[in-house]
Amino acid sequence: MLDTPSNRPALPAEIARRRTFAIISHPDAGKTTLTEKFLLFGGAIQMAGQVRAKGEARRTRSDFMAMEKDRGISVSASAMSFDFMNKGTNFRFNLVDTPGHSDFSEDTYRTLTAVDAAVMVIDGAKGVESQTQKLFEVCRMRDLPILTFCNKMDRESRDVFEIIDEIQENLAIDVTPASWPIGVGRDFIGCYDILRDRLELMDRADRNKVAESIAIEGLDDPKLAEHVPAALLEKLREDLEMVRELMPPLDASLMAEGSLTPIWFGSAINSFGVKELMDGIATYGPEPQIQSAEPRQILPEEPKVSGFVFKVQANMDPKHRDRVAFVRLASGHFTRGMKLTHVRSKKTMSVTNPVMFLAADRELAEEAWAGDIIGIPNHGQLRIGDTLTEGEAIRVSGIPSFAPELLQGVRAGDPMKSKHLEKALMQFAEEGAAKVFKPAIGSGFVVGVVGQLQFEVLASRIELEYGLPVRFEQSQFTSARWVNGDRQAVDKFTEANKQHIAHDHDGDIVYLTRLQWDIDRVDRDYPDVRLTATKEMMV
Ligand SMILES: Nc1nc2c(ncn2[C@@H]2O[C@H](COP(=O)(O)OP(=O)(O)OP(=O)(O)O)[C@@H](O)[C@H]2O)c(=O)[nH]1
Repeated sequence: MLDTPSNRPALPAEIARRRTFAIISHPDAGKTTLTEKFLLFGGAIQMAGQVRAKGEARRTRSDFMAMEKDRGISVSASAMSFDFMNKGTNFRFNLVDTPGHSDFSEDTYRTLTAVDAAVMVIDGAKGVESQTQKLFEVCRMRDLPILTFCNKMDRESRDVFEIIDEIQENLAIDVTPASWPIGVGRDFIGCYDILRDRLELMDRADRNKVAESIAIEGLDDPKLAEHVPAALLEKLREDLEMVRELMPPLDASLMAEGSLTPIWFGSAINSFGVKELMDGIATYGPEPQIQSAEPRQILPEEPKVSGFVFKVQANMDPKHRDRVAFVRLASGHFTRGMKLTHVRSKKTMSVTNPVMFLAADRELAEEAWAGDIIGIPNHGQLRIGDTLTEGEAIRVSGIPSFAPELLQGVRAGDPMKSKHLEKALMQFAEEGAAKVFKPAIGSGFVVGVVGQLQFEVLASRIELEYGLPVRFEQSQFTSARWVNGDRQAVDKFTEANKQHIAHDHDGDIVYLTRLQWDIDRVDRDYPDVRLTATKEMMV
């Protein structure tokens, strides 16, 4: 946890109204549908259905490629901003997309460094699934506050107490119900809003309609019986009695530290429960948080602008090899045309054409505040982990690069084109799509990824974006470690182990391993050399 100065004043209103979050879920739980409804209630799109193309495209690998081809769609979905009114305040929501497939977990980790909270969507019939668990663990590493949405309650679902138990046990987080479902499957009629004592009734006839919401004065209010059939009402009263006895109330500070998650029940496709969840994000958010950095942390309310790159997307337009660096603003009020210092190179850059992503459109960002995400088109100067400031040499920390779990050699189909291949590979390495190592001995490259699917996506992108057919082939190596230590020790080590040594795209020294035994041997024989599985992406 970061030390928060005790006498911190309230955030300026423009910053306090921002909520920057991601949605995590197992494929098919309803992330796309929920996103669509967020945009609908946020007034960003006229009709639901516009983000659909992306959701459907995710289903199969070949469709995934098609989506990757259509860079426009996937890019505009990388970060979406929209407004949401809650109790007289106009909130600005920044929703950052996380890749759905587990093969992209490193990308996901970095994305999660750019948000202040995560919404976890689970399928009411399935509970906590494998990918939910993985993504949750990434959130846990960063103590991110989590808001849970249990979706598809319009269908047969599991017992609610059982779902809550499963979250508590599998994810080791306390759960507090923010709403409680009434009826199951076809008999599901809506929810009791525990936080605000209201009855929310689902309209099955109109999927885009906001639920009817009725104020209730406690569980003995006769109004309940007018809307809820007797058997369901009796069960609701029993359930809520148990909830009161067994479950903790919503404590905002426990939620903020990531040890308690409120859960809403709903049906994204029926627009049900979504507005309540959005109210929850507005109310319990949290606001843009302090950013850890070296040599000092950054407070969002600082007047000077700072931000960091958490994602780079290359070749958005294959005709112009432009890249967009996605920057999370950590502090200040940014205006278009501002000159910012690129801390790594110490150079100044004028940010004249920053973009923001409002639903499906990409727009010039005239201004942005701490918490916002802007896209900065550039020619490769901006890399993941870079910090931009108004001059101060401060660097955001905590954006790691993970050791790849799968390695393969790669060759251009046409040996004459190996220079082109190098260029393409370096670009993907900078984008963070793969690790690229150039072995000290021999020609060719070793490419490292976290999941097999990434090789396929890479091969297809190299062909598509560079017109270069490539072959991935088995490598004798299985993993890689970064080499640290004092200069002399490292030199001695690399000299004696040349056949294992390579350089990554930043020129840092890497030790390629075949077996755990290799690593143990280095630990034993070279006590002055340290091998690490992660590298902080800052210079
Ligand atoms: N019955 C029911 N179906 C839903 C609900 N929400 C989403 N679905 C359906 O569940 C399927 C998956 O929904 P998506 O929103 O595409 O799920 P996703 O999590 O984005 O899936 P990926 O794109 O694979 O990550 C779709 O067929 C939706 O129509 C719901 O509340 N009730």
